[in-house]
Amino acid sequence: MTDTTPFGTRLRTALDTRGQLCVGIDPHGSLLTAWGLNDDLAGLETFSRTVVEALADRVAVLKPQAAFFERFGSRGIAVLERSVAEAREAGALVLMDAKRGDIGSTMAAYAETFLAPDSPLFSDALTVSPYLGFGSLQPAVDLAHANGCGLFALALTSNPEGHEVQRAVGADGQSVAQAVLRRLAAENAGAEPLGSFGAVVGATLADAGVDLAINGPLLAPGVGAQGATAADLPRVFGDQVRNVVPSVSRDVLKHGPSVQALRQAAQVFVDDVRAVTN
Ligand SMILES: O=c1ccn([C@@H]2O[C@H](COP(=O)(O)O)[C@@H](O)[C@H]2O)c(=O)[nH]1
Repeated sequence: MTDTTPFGTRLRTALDTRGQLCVGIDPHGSLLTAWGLNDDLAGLETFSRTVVEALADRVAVLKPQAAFFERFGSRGIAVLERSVAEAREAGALVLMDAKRGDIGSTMAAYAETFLAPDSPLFSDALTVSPYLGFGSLQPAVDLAHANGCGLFALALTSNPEGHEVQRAVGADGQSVAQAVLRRLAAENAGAEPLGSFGAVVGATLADAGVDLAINGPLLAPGVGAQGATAADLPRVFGDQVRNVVPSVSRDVLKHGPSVQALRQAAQVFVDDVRAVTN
């Protein structure tokens, strides 16, 4: 039976009880090798299972990066399906990082893939790209509402190249990113304690320069390997820092394959974030 409690409500509880952290499951070939595994399907399976075993019962959010599973074709996707199911079963919220976005009728198929409870890839939330127009995401918004799921729309991404599109200013004087954030805020209006429609805002930004008060979660990739630290979060997110979900992949995963070392590394980030948010 699927829990249709809104994603934002479930996420608020997870962040408050487990700490503000999302760990990415990014099985880079180089990490598999560093773990003493082969860069093949068996290596992928062992890597993913170990991360889930180490972290799913203690970290608020696990974020599998779909690309690293898709590179092994259908058998890699089968590993992804098992990882998602096992992580959810162990108590983590699963945010599928697939960054989907297309015209509405195709978007409906993507939404069914990740947000329909009878799908083998059913996840608690999905990253989406609003760059075909925020309205093109409507089928995903509708299915998320219906099934208690969440969406994270790319607003200000952590990579330096994102700015040329996302900071562009339209005829109404607002940046593209600000327009995305306004649409998310409208979707979250009245939701308590937290809306289910989040934004991706990189922790690597010098400053956000937009209104981040969307009454929803702010996924902050870029902590760790991309150079940001917990200490950057108050500067970038200001009074919204309590709604931030800092996301770390390589800087935690490099501590494997030891389950204990993975747990310890994640706990260090949780503690560092707590120190700057309290
Ligand atoms: O703006 C964005 C959006 C998504 N990502 C994804 O997050 C992880 C980051 O991995 P690290 O190893 O912690 O750098 C990765 O899956 C990206 O695709 C992002 O980095 N920036």
